[in-house]
Amino acid sequence: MERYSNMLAVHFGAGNIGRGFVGEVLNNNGYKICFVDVQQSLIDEINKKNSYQIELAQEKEESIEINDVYALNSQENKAEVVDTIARADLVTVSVGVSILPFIAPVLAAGLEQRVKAEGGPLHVIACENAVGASTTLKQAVKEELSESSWARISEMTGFPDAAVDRIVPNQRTDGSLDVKVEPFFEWIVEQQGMVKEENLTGIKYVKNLTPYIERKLFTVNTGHACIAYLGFINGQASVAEALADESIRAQVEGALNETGRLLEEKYQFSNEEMELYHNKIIERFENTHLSDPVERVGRNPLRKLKSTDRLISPLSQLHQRGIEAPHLITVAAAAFLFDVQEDEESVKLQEMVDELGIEKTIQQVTDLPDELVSKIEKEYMTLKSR
Ligand SMILES: NC(=O)c1ccc[n+]([C@@H]2O[C@H](COP(=O)([O-])OP(=O)(O)OC[C@H]3O[C@@H](n4cnc5c(N)ncnc54)[C@H](O)[C@@H]3O)[C@@H](O)[C@H]2O)c1
Ligand SMILES: O=P(O)(O)OC[C@@H](O)[C@@H](O)[C@H](O)[C@H](O)CO
Repeated sequence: MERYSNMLAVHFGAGNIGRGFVGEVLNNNGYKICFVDVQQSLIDEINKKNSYQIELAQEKEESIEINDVYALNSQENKAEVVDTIARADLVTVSVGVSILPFIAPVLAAGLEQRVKAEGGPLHVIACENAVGASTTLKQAVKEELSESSWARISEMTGFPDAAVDRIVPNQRTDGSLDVKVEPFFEWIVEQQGMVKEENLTGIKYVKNLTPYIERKLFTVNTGHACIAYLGFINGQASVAEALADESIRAQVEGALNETGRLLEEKYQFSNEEMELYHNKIIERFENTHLSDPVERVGRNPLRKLKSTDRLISPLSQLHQRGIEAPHLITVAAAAFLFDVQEDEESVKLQEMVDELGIEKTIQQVTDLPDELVSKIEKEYMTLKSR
């Protein structure tokens, strides 16, 4: 494929995964990228340089140059963002699942203009750590539009769900656009929901995404959460440092065995396949060329403790099958002790614990049955008194 064709991608969220992964795949497939963000200093820097480097966190030095990028502010340059969506060839998103409703209005306006201008079919792909993020965004866009507008737009616009996997820690704070990332990456898109032929190098297209997104979320992200929350209460700063602690490693392996059992039962992944997957993940977490603070990995504990997310979803699915998951109980309990002043959700969680007490907080946040709430509460008390 010719490297710089006239294809244009709009990507919402020029943060870690936006620049450190999505940007690489899009650029590699010949797309010019319009990053849409809300941080003006980041937008200015992208427009000053129009390029940045992705550095691979590995023994051998290796960098990839990303070119042909520019940026717009989704609030300050709304009209331009709308125009750009109207003529784009692809829209991708990585802003965080709770931000999706906030980008829906500008996206809806862009899609409306596109239909008026008789633009062609378009895919909008949300690359967030959640089951069905593109579908969530689709619903939020639909709510912004009249029935007749949505009828026309939905014929032309596909919101295929996706799973993205690459560890991209927070980056330098000196204004540099460069990003250090692990070499591993995986991007999977569900064919159902696509409205045109599209086959990007670096993306795997599958009929049914559910086994893949659940495997990613309930292994990579469950394991990560386990390290972050237990590491945080032990005073360890980074993922690699926490994982070097034998007791934490044993907890991670225990939690992964529990979610592994669920995934094998639900999706018939073989025991050998899951073992290979687990070993690869542990190796990725141990990468000493990356420094990933436990505060980033544990961020937004209210989101991570939701019934649909990486801890409570597998715990309750195992419970429904009559299977005990003591390691997941311990990680969930540790998450209620995540107390980071810079993290709004952590502050809110600690306020809830102060106001309601731990039992009611666990009930409200996780929506779990009483039996599991009691187990998490008991474990919370043990961890707190250590
Ligand atoms: N970092 C990783 O390792 C990784 C890997 C896979 C998936 N993810 C997922 O990707 C998403 C983003 O994570 P991240 O680590 O890149 O976070 P990040 O905070 O580095 O990036 C998010 C970006 O979105 C921007 N943003 C916020 N509100 C916006 C708005 N209204 N319009 C446009 N842009 C807006 C922020 O300014 C920021 O630049 C999350 O859902 C995360 O779970 C992250
Ligand atoms: O992005 P979050 O907050 O959902 O989860 C934190 C990390 O586990 C996550 O960003 C991983 O680094 C990533 O999912 C790896 O693909």
